[in-house]
Amino acid sequence: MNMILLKNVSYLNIEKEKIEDNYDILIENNKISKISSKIDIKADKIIDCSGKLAVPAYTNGHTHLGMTMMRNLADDLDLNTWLNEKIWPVEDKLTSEDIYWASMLSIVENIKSGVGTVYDMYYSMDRVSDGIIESGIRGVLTRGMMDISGGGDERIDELLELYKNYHNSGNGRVKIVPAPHSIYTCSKEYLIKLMDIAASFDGVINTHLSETKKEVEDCLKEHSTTPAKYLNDLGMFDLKVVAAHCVHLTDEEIDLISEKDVYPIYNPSSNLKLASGFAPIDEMLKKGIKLGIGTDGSSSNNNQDLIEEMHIGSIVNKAVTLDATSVPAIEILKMATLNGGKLTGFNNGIIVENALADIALYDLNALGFTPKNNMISALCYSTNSNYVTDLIVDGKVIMENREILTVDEEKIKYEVNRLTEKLLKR
Ligand SMILES: CSC[C@H]1O[C@@H](n2cnc3c(O)ncnc32)[C@H](O)[C@@H]1O
Ligand SMILES: [Zn+2]
Repeated sequence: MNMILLKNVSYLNIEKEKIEDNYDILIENNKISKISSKIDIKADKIIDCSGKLAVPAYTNGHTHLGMTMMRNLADDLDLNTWLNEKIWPVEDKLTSEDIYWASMLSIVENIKSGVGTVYDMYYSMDRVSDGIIESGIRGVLTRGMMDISGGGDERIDELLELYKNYHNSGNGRVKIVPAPHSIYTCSKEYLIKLMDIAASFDGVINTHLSETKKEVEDCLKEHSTTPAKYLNDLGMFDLKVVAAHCVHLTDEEIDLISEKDVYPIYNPSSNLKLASGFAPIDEMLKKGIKLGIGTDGSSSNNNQDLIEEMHIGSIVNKAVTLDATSVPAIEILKMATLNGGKLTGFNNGIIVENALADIALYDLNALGFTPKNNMISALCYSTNSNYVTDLIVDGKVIMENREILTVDEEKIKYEVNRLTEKLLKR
């Protein structure tokens, strides 16, 4: 049995919304087995956590890991121009090795911002699964599906193969979920097929929803209803749904979502940068909707820094609602931790006995934690990714003093630079 003992820990108790001081935390295999004021045991590794703050490793609730090669390649464009004129033509040329290395780079960025779980939608997900397994983090890997320009059936064959080969692989760290890309890239028949497949997997489905005004207007023209209602009418909301963006929801749709097992994912940077708009976060929280938070891909953000996302997501919301009390730090932290565990179905996002041992450590000596007035505020408003020193996922230390132990960061940067040059000449 592998045992890690964290000594003298201050940790974020997300359920009680407070910092607990002076505890020892014992990790046995991949779980937190004991939290107590003093644990004396011969562990394989003892980490002195005085001067550190432990938080549940974060969940990046929506990203496209494989998009890093298109970082800073197509900026200052709205979603439709960005996708149709810039991104999709480049994606047509991506090889699965490109996607592997681009994903590895994103994984490194995620690890460095304290993320232990990613919810990723892309393709070549067999190679992305390999990368997740090698890196030591967790991934809900969702194969993005479309049929409007053909190839829908081949993608289904690939999805079924992916599920057979990778679902619950990497000691249970990888889950495979179907992801109809959106209502504007999938026909009604295809959406229904994918819902049936999702029901035969774990009953979970992932999609982009109500991201732009155009999506809503086109849906009204084509289906005489709004996007969330359209999907609900098809029966999608009888599944567990993880829905990225949810920017342009009507009040009626917010009520509908609050009654269903739907997790909207807040992607503030991407929504701001692509001029998509601003999601009604305050209204959704008031209706008790469980939200996640995500970076989206590195071509629309343009990074994978979830801590920056938490900061922006909170403060911008206050300006948009003209209400400084809206979306306080603790709510943003819940999106990245507690709700992350709920929306992925991993028993993580919380530091309690029996939860999975997924923990990030921050350096409390860093400037942003000084003075120590309110550590919950500090996590959202005054700290950044550079303050995350260590990351434990599944009971294994995968980053120590900011050095990633599982994969070779320099080699990954080298490969991404080399392959991007080749890609742009193709
Ligand atoms: C078929 S895999 C996923 C697909 O989604 C594209 N994508 C990236 N960001 C967004 C976004 O904000 N809205 C819609 N689609 C997006 C990505 O380029 C892939 O083609
Ligand atoms: Zn997306």
